[in-house]
Formats: sequence, structure tokens, C-alpha cells
Amino acid sequence: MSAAKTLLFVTSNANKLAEVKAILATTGITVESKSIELIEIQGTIEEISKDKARRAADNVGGPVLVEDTALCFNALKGLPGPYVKHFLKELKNDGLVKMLAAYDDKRAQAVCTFAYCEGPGQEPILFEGRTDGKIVRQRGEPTFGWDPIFEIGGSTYAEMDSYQKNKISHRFKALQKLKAWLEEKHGGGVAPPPAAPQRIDRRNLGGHEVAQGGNFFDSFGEEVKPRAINIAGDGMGIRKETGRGWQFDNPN
Ligand SMILES: O=P(O)(O)OP(=O)(O)OP(=O)(O)OC[C@H]1O[C@@H](n2cnc3c(O)ncnc32)[C@H](O)[C@@H]1O
Ligand SMILES: [Mg+2]
Repeated sequence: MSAAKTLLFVTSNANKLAEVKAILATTGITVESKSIELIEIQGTIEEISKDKARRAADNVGGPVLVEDTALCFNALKGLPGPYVKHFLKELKNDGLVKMLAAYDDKRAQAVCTFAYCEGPGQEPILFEGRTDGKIVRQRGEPTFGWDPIFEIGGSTYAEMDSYQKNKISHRFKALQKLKAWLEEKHGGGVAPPPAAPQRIDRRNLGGHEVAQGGNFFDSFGEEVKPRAINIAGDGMGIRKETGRGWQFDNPN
């Protein structure tokens, strides 16, 4: 079940907004937006994101979603991290690459942290996504921040089309977590009631054991663990009756 939910995403960054909308497009989550330049404190990624969410909730007077993006260089022990915006503004992508000139280790992590806050005075909840890559000389269209220097799987983010980037990105991974949480919160993740116990039906199937529903019992009334059911010729698994006939479910 998709999460029927509208989120107010507070960001000053049009590229972030476009990616969030694209990634959530088919989920049933509607994204509205408000462009506010929020003050960003110094601190850890988590502290900055939470503080941003509190400020946004105070500003709007209701539920908000914010996001903070960090670019962490391994050789620099995680810097520039959440301060990458200032480095990018002053040094540009070329300068960011040069920061690693003295190091062999070019590995970097793109980190996206969404913070959802239900309203003023409420504790924000964080959803983090990380993608490992390495810093390379610029390649691709410089349309979004440091995309041209962050390489993963042989391509920079800037060389990928938005579909490719949105399948693997730090932002995508964080939004997967947010989506799962929303689904749970709105009932989509609530487990259905357990199926009524069913007896294994040994009739008409050439000795195959057949089970239906969620709990399985042999003809003596003993519960059978699905993984332990052996179906002749089919290996370990469960045969289930479906509307279209018999279906073999391998629990592995
Ligand atoms: O209003 P907010 O949401 O804070 O938007 P912002 O542009 O200020 O964003 P951040 O404070 O999170 O700073 C992150 C910096 O990294 C850049 N950035 C964010 N996501 C990126 C991505 O997926 N690819 C490349 N650059 C990105 C962004 O343009 C900023 O320069
Ligand atoms: Mg910002």
C-alpha cells in the first residue's frame, strides 16, 4: 500500500526539490514546497539536520520536511561534510578536487539526511542515505552542485541521466527510509492478521504436500514450518493454491 501523505519540503534548492519529486513520484506521497534559506548551525550532520527541521517547523507552524546534504572526503576525515556548500561556492568543483591532490585516497561519501518534524516543539526524525564514490576531475554537465566530480560505477553523477542517478543516489536511499516510515505510520506497514491455520491437503497431487494460507499443519495436526516442507521433485518449498492454479513458493 502506498502512503497517502502530503509533505511540505522546505528547501532553497530547486535541484533537490526536483529530485525529491521525481523519486517520490510513484509512491502516492505528494510533495509541496516552500523556499526558505534556513540558518544552518555548525555541528554534526545529525545536529544540523534536526536544527534545520526545528527552524522550518517554527517558521511554517506545522509539519515539515527538510534535508541537509554532505560530501565527506575519506582522506579529510569526513570534511568538508555538511559545509560543502561553502567550499563549493568559494573553490568551485575544481578546487574541491585539488583539496585531495596530496592524497592517494580519493574516496568520498555523499550523505543525504532528511529531517521530518511534526510541528513546533516536536522532536525531528532523521532518515539518512549514503552513497560511496570517489572524487574525480569534472565530467558531465555542471547543473547540480558537485555532481560533475562525484564518480560511482565509472560515471560521475553529472554524466548520468536523472533516472540513473535517482536509482542509486544518497537522496534516493534516504527517501526509501522516509517512505517506509510513512507507510508504517499511515497503516501501510501494519501486518495483516495471521491467516487461519490450514491443514495440509494430501489429496489428488501425486504425493505432493500442499499448503494454503500462512500456518501449515500436517494431517496429525502438528504445525509444519514452511521451510521444512519437502515437495517431491521440487526441493524445499511450499505449493500454494492461487486463483490461477498451483504456485510453488520457495521461501529462500
Ligand atoms: O535550502 P537547503 O535545502 O539547505 O539547500 P542548500 O542548497 O543550501 O543545500 P545544503 O545546505 O544541504 O548544502 C549542500 C550543498 O551540496 C549541494 N548538493 C546537494 N545535493 C547534491 C547532489 O545530489 N549533487 C550535487 N550537489 C548537491 C548543494 O547544491 C549545496 O551546495
Ligand atoms: Mg543549505
